[in-house]
Amino acid sequence: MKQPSPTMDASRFVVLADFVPGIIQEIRYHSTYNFVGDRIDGYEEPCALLTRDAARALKGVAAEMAARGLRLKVFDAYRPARAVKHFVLWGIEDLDLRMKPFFYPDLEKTDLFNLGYIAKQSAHSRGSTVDLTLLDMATGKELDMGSRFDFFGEISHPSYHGITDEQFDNRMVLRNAMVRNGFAPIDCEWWHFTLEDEPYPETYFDFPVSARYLGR
Ligand SMILES: C[C@@H](N)C(=O)N[C@H](C)C(=O)O
Ligand SMILES: [Zn+2]
Repeated sequence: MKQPSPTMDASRFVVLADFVPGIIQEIRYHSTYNFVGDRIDGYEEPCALLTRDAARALKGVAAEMAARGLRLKVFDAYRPARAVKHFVLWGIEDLDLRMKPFFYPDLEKTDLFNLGYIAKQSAHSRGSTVDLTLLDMATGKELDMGSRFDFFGEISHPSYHGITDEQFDNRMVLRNAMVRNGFAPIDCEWWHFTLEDEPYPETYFDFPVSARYLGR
């Protein structure tokens, strides 16, 4: 049988919802409510896929959070290389500023890449990176993190102190649990984490975001 090329080989990936029961998903790049304003290339289904290792680590985070009455809510996980290409092409389209008021009101599109908010080759494509927040099971609402997911600006830096103590503490609850379970944060986005011991540190995958592709 013909083997898939390395970047199309999803054999060590899982459907996150199968692995972490109760996880909430709002896959923004499958919808039009994202900084581009369109569904992003490669997002065939509104589901989160991750490597088995990353999903296992995230299960540990979910268990810790459940004990505090919180659930994980995932916005993005594995991101195909073709989706990153879509972002890059959008980035050079000067006239398309439809979503600027909502996601990058104070920045130029080129800044989004130069300042590290959007990668031209993303860790997400290696399959062990996730964008997420926390949801309070009692209220059904997201914890207030001081800025919305994919709001590009200083206010989204995890170390930013111009937010309330409660907002800052909420970021730290998420960040500390992720770090305890083996994930590394980045400096400019409170929601973005990569498994430190990721199984594919050099491979950028390009199969679609689709449970069906994984045989489900
Ligand atoms: C675009 C945003 N959600 C994100 O994931 N940014 C990082 C830097 C990335 O593109 O890898
Ligand atoms: Zn991310």
